[in-house]
Amino acid sequence: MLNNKSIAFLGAGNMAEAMISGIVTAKKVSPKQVIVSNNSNKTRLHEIKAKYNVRTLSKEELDFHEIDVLVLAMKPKDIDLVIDFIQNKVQPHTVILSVLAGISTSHMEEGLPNGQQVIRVMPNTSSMMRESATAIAPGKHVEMGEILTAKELLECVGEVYVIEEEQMDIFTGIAGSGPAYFYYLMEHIEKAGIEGGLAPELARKIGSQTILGAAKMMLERTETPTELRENVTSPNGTTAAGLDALDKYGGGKAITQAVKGAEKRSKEISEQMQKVLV
Ligand SMILES: NC(=O)C1=CN([C@@H]2O[C@H](COP(=O)(O)OP(=O)(O)OC[C@H]3O[C@@H](n4cnc5c(N)ncnc54)[C@H](OP(=O)(O)O)[C@@H]3O)[C@@H](O)[C@H]2O)C=CC1
Ligand SMILES: O=C(O)[C@@H]1CCC=N1
Repeated sequence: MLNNKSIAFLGAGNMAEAMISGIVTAKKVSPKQVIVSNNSNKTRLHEIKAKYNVRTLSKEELDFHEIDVLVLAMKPKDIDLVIDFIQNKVQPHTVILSVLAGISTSHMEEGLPNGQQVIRVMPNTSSMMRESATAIAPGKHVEMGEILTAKELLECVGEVYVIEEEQMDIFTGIAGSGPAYFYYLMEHIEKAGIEGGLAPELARKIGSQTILGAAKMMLERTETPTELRENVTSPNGTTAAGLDALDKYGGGKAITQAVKGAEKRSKEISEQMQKVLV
């Protein structure tokens, strides 16, 4: 389905690069089918072209007739400027994939030509390693064939889940923002490792392998996370001491609040955009 489709990015920042890297590495599309464009940073476009051998163009040079999938990858605050820019150029056959946190399909549909196919997507930066957990929520005009195309494209960067749009905020709290929680966790594990006498690189490797192993156990074994945790925890042993400290310092609560805080912010962004409209 991706054969000969042309995929254009508006936005060439961190998220776009992670997706471009995953897509090119998956080899389901040739780099020449990928066009990358941004607002004004030419140096960044040169860098992306040199790394991935994709086509790069200024946004004014884009030929919208040749774009099958248009990935919007700018900050949420810039969406209305971008809608103004594309509304008289975007073609009926083009499917818009928006990775913008908090921007609803209805907000985009209202500013675009009637019937435009818009899909809201939430990947994460692990797209770079083709290990994203990505959600897609199709807008009201999207045809089944286009959902399958979007799914095939996003499977190049990891696992894909089709969800209801109202679940996008919590998905963002868990998976879109999620890598940052694990990096934050790692920053603290590394600090403790260094304080315990390990070299920083070794502490990071040990911590990362431990996170990877636990993730694989949860993905591939049938036990619940609670059972897996209990299997590590000997009565009065080292893990029990570690978990007691996590409880004492509010570890569990902090993790729940991190997910909820990100979810809340995603909702706030949507509400702010609604206010701009009325
Ligand atoms: N970073 C992440 O982990 C994730 C991000 N997202 C979403 O991805 C989007 C991008 O985030 P991120 O990559 O981190 O942001 P960055 O700041 O790294 O990149 C933003 C990009 O948007 C471009 N841009 C700004 N205005 C326009 C415009 N008018 N037309 C075309 N391009 C424009 C910028 O170009 P220039 O440099 O020329 O100004 C830049 O390339 C956000 O909406 C975010 O919610 C979703 C999931 C995860
Ligand atoms: O922090 C943000 O708003 C974006 C969306 C999800 C991850 N990064």
